[in-house]
Amino acid sequence: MSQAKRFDNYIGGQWVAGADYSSNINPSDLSDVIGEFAKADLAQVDAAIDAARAAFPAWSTSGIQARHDALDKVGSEILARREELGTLLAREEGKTLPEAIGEVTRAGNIFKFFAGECLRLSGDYLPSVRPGVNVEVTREALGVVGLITPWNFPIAIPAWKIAPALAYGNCVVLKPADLVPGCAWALAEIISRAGFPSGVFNLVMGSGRVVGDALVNSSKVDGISFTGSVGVGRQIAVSCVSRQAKVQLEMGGKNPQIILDDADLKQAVELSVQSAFYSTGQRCTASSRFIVTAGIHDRFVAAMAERMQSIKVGHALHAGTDIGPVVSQAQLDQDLKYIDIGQGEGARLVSGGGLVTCDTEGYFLAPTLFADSEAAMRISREEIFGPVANVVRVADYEAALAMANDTDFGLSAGIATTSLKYANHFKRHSQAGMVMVNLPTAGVDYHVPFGGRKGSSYGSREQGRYAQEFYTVVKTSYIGS
Ligand SMILES: NC(=O)C1=CN([C@@H]2O[C@H](COP(=O)(O)OP(=O)(O)OC[C@H]3O[C@@H](n4cnc5c(N)ncnc54)[C@H](OP(=O)(O)O)[C@@H]3O)[C@@H](O)[C@H]2O)C=CC1
Ligand SMILES: O=C(O)CCC(=O)C(=O)O
Repeated sequence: MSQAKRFDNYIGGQWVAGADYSSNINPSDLSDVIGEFAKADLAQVDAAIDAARAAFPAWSTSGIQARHDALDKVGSEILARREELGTLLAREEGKTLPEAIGEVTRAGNIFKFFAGECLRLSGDYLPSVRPGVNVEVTREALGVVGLITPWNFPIAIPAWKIAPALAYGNCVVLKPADLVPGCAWALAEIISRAGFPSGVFNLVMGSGRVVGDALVNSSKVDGISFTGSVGVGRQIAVSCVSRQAKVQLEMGGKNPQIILDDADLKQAVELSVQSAFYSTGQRCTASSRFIVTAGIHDRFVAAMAERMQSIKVGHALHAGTDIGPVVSQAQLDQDLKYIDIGQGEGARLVSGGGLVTCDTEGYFLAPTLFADSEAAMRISREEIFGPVANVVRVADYEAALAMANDTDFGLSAGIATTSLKYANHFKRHSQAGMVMVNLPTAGVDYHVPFGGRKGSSYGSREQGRYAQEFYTVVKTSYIGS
């Protein structure tokens, strides 16, 4: 019998024991059990949705000062506890401690940002085409929203869904990924003390197939915001559209990083290492394909190989670690499978390719780079979601742009160049939702829109002021005399 502490669901303002519990394990040290986390059953999911529905009429018409103060309080506590929460995040997900503290800081800032947004929600007041009539266009809360989040940003992604949802007057049922419930639980605990009325925020932990599916298919849930895999996202979209619920999906990427002949080589290598390997490559914005023009190709590959020798893979909490472990055995199997696929397809292994032995037993994988790859290979086309990248040689900028856009995805895309002409052209002609010039493809601000095109995203943008598109509905009122 495990002695690890138990963490319960939060439903209608009460901590509620789970129907079952599962262990949360540290991927840097498989002997380290972080805790036993509740798994909700269908009755508990339904109770959470009912609690949210009951709280909605009062919350959606509540004063904006109270909403502002509660969100601001959550943000302040997250920021004050960033080291402690960052340690928990690094322990459960495997990001290095500096990366984890950065993510916690982002989460705190997001709550502060949306505290301010409560006070800035605006509408339009227009004359009607009919004399003596005026028109008001206002925004109202959507209703009860189900938020389904992935394991790779265990506090920032819940934060960037919860904060706008609450700011605009919605009630929330959060289902975090079963692999990383610790940060979501810690966030729920902070929210539970911040002054929100009972039922406004609810946490139900457990698997996607049970808890997630119940949320998606409940006729009492008005909208679903999801981040995760393309396969699950598309199933969710079908279910939501068929019952006319609003849906917002953030899914995968196969983000290109172009390196042109005129790029600053040192800068190009550094931003490529960050794009592909930091956070163990487990970011939907990570780049796993470098498209490199012929004049710099060989120097780029050689410089990458040399730079990769100094990347230290290790325990996420140990000083000096650059890249922590892969999050789980399943993800490690996927990464190793793609390394095999790359070799089978005839790409040349330049660096990495196998497991790394550390002091503790964990899922440690060497950052891996292939060269001499082709655009048609599976390693060039499919999302791997690990520290595995490849280089494709092209003749010139035009070929690079065409190859960058030749993908089912369209989340982020980067270019390394000293040419203003090419940078501007790429900004305009890239088919990605986010474009980076001389910056890594990953690592975004918290106050501007986040999202992609094609298979990467569906529905309106997340984050920044644009978040209101999903979390509000528009009302047009005609006022006669
Ligand atoms: N774009 C991104 O940011 C992310 C992309 N991915 C991609 O997805 C791959 C697989 O990762 P994985 O974690 O399995 O991603 P999933 O899409 O399976 O999981 C994302 C979230 O959806 C939940 N979920 C799973 N199935 C359902 C369902 N039928 N109905 C409702 N909710 C569901 C999960 O729950 P639970 O896990 O608890 O069962 C989790 O909370 C990765 O290798 C990567 O390629 C993964 C994470 C983030
Ligand atoms: O790159 C970032 O900062 C955000 C990445 C992200 O949201 C994701 O990987 O899901």
